[in-house]
This record gives sequence, structure tokens and C-alpha cells, in this order.
Amino acid sequence: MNLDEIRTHISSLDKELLTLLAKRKALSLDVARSKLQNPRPIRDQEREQALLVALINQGRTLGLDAHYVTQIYHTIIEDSVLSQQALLQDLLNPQDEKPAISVAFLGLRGSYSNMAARKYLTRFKAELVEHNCDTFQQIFDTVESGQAQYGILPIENTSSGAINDVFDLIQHTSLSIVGELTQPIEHCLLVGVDTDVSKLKTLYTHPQVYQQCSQYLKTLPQVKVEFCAASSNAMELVASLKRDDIGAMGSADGGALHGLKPLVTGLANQKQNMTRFIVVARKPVEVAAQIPAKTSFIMSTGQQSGALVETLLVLRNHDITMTKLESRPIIGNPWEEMFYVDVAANVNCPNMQAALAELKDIVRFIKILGCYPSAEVAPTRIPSKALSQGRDPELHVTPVNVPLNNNALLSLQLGRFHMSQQEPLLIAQLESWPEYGALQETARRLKEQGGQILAVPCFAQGNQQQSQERLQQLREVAAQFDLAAMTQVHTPEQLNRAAESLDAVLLQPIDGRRDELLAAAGRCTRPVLMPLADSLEQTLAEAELVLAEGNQQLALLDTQNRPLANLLRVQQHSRLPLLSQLVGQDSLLPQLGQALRSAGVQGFCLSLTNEDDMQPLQQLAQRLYRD
Ligand SMILES: C=C(O[C@@H]1C=C(C(=O)O)C=C[C@H]1O)C(=O)O
Repeated sequence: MNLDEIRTHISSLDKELLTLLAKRKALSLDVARSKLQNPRPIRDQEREQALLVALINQGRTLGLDAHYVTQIYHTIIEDSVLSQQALLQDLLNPQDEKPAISVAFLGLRGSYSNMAARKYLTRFKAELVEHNCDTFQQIFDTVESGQAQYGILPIENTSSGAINDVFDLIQHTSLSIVGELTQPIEHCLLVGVDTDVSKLKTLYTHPQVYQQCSQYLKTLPQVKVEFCAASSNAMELVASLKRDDIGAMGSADGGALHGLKPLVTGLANQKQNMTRFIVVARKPVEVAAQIPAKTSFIMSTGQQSGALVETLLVLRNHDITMTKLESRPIIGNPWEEMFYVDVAANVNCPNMQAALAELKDIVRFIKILGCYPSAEVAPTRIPSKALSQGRDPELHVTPVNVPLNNNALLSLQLGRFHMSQQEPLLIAQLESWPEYGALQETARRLKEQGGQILAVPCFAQGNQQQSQERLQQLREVAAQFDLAAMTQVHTPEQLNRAAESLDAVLLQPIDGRRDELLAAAGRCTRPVLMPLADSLEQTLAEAELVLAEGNQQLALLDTQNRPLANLLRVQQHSRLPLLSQLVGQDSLLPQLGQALRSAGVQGFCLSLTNEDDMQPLQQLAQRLYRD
């Protein structure tokens, strides 16, 4: 086949794939209708898990990686669940046939609020009429007066926290919250004509965006920054001037609406930058019982001691999970607070009704702001043991008896992975920086075995530029294979740079600068792995140093295969999660792993050279994740 023929073949396969996806979606809507007739929850994670495991195994026989199959199916299932939810909501809240849906939001075309509005309203399949507003107050007014049906408001951001102005306005509105959505905020450098970063002289941006990208902007000393009222204004300006020495900052999708292209992406200091938006309307909606719902309410309690605790106990006693609690001053009543509460419950469910009745008796004031479908479809986790492949028949031994009496241990989240003794973390730690292809291959094999973290040394001797590139590449490869990324750091400077890009850092203090590194680790916002010191006392003192500076995301790492008795003592005294570093080629690796796990070790850092084969990793994974 020549190139054209191959491409024709690919195009026809893609068409088939799309047809099949559409058929799958239609079937999933049939499932939703059947769940409405015989009421069952929309989400069935047991079914999803079984489906994913079967698909991963089928994929393997066809030569497809586990992570590839998982990623594709997470997207398909997320859409399937959200579409089912939307169908149920439409059936429950029939809308008059509307030729157009109107929505009020902050900023112009291309603003983050505009992108959120577009995303939320795609499911209405009606033309969108946009009302640009200059202030949050104007959004409330536009919806209250009936000029727009919906208002979209940002309520909290993962880097900057609660958006107080919106919380304050909600106190006084008659509108209801009818929906929520979370939008990733991905700042890019946008340009209107073909150009290069070195040619840029002026960047137009909003002060908040400037702040969130300060570290990247420091690398462009030749560029002057001009502030605009909103990112969308900056985009409009750059689009109209069409010059190669100016740029704007904002989202790639927003820029595309103005014909701008992203020149550099991922500019934010904090990589996981998300904003949660609420959707408000004049009439509340009813949420189908099968859909995970949230209810938001505000309340003010008296000022007697324990008043707030009393209300929280009511929620606990009715088994209602609180997902958010904010307090804001009550305007006009100095030192009195209004509490904003989100709970994961449908306002009409019996538990919530009972809780509300009790709350009414003990608070001064309570108002339901709305009940709406929860927008989070967290990917179904596949247990590592379902992934760990190619079991070795000779390794049959009785499963370890994991002692369950140490649940008082502090736990740790590394990236999106949680450390637990039931499912220990598996880290592949390369001893030196590999070729890009070899890095990808290690990541792929680690993921195939159910491992979670890729650790590679990124800091080359004195070469800042190179280490920056390595941090970037490690982050990319880890993300590609849905792994968390970690690197070894020797100095506070390295620690700060690693913490900007990666999910965790592994401390390797240099003599003489040890305390300095520990103090920096205590101030950083990433999880830290700290090697055990020479004595138990010193380890405890060093851990205390990190914890006292405010970082509670700390785990200890035994790098010297210490006797089990020592490890048990460290755990007993520190209550911190403990990991063990093992050498990749040790023939006793699986047995060692099993013994250490029985002693309470919650993670394994397997050091590998670039030449090592991955057989031992596979054997360790099999042993760790065996039933
Ligand atoms: C389609 C269903 O509903 C949901 C979506 C699933 C899917 O798209 O495969 C699987 C389980 C449910 O969470 C179902 O229950 O089968």
C-alpha cells in the first residue's frame, strides 16, 4: 500500500470507530432509560471495573498498552455517565422548546467564564445567546430580571481559593444553584501571527493571570507586561493588531475564538489549576434520585460555644458527607459569620430531609441555595493486582497476612495515588537520566505492572537549562502513562524547582546543608520522601523539622535495608508512612517485598540502572499485588 492508500484505510477505520462510539452512546442512553424504569444508580463502578479489566486484557492480546486502553475508556465512560445523567435530568425537568438559551458570564468571548458557559450548555443543543457582564453583581441582576436564563459564576480556584465576592452576593440572591462544573485553567501564550518568543516585546494580560504565571514570565526579561481588565480583552487587542511582537495570555480554546494560536502552553506556576463554577437560574431543578447530587445551603448559627459543631454533628448523624464549608462575615453584623455548606446529598432524600428538619431547630437562619447533579465522574480505579500481568506459576506462596492495627498511621497521597499497606506504592527509580525513548519504555512497563511513580534524577551538575528540560520531559512522560513523577533533590533551590513541576520530591541532603533542605521541604507544598537518618532519634528530630514548617505530606524511606526491628520501631514512634528502597536486580526481591510489607512498609522504591531488565520489577509487582 502507498501512503495515500494507507491513509484512506485509516480514515475508513476512524469512521467505523466513530460509528461504533455513537452506537455505544445510544446503548448507554437505553441503559439510563431502563435504570429509570427499574430505579438503580446511574453509576455502577463494579461494572466499570470489570469492564476495564476485561478490556485491558483483551487489549494486551492485541498489542495495546494497559494505560492506553484505560485512558480511552475513562473518557468514553465519563461521557457515557454524564450523558445518562443529562438524559435523566431532562426527563425530570422538561423544558419548553427553546430556540435559544441565554447565559450571563464575566468577560468577553474567550474568557474562562465564557468557555465554562459553552461547555456547560453544549448539552442543551440550542443556540447560545451570550450576555457579557463586567461584574458578578451584573450577572445576578441579568438572571434575576429574566434577561438571561442562566448565570455562570466562578466560586473557587485550586490556587487562589474561594472567590469571596461571589459568596457574598449569594447571600442576597433569590436565584437557585442548578449546576456546577470544573474547568481546567490552562494559561497559554497566544499570538495573532506567526512569530517566535524571542521576537515578543509586549504581553497583554490580566493581573491575576500574570501572578499565576510569574515564574515563566521571569524567563522573558525583554518582554514588557501591560495589564488588561480581562484575558478576553487582551486577546481581542492582540487579534486586532496582528503584530509579531505582541502576545496575550489565556486559554488555547478562548484564543481560538479570536483566531489566536498558542505559542507556549502550560505557563502556570501551579500545574493543577482548576476553577469550579456554579450555574444559577431563577427556578430550582429537581435531581433524579439515581444521580449523585450535591446540595448547597447557607446558615448562621448563634455565637454560643460549640454552635457550629452541633450543626456538623447533625450531618454526621444522618450519614451526610460535607464537601465544603466556608465562612463569610455577615454584612452589617460585625463579627458574625454566615456558613456556606455543600453536601453530597439530594435535598429530597430522607436523610437530608431529616437533617434539615433538625438543623432548622438549632440554627438562627438557614436557606437552601440549590440541589444539582454533581459534575464529578472520578475515574474508576483498577486495583494494581488486576494490572500486574504475566504471573509466574513458580511464585505460589500463601498470601501475606497484612496487620490491620496500624490505621492510626498518617497516610499520604502522591499525585493521584494513595499510599496504603493494602496496596503499597511501587516506584521505579532510575539511577541516571536515560534517553527519551528508554524513559518512555520504563514508564510503560511500570504502568503495565500496576506501578504508580516514576523517579528519575533531573538535576545535572550546574546545568540549569538541561535540568529544566529534564523536569519538563519527566513530567510529560509520567502524564502520558498516568504515573506520578518524582526526582531526587540535594539543595533547597533544586527542591523548589522540582516542586513546581513534579508530584513529589525525594530528599538527598548534602552534608552541611541538611537542615536547610529539611526546612525548605517543610515549606513546600508537595509530598516529600525523607531518607532515614543514622539513628531513630535523629530521624524523629528531622521529621519534626519538616512537619513543624507546615508540610504534613511526609513519608520516610529506608535506603539501607535496615533490619525489620529497626523499621518497626521507626513506624511505631513516628506514625509516618514508610517506604523501602530495594535494588532492582536482587534475586530475593519478591520475598523481601513481601516480608517488608508484612512489617508495615507501604511503598517500594526499586532502583534500576538504565540497562536493567524489568523482570524483577514484574516479579515484585506480582508478589505485592497478589490477592
Ligand atoms: C452504561 C452503564 O452505566 C454507566 C456507564 C458505563 C459504561 O459506559 O460502560 C458502565 C457503568 C455505569 O457506570 C451501565 O450500567 O451499564
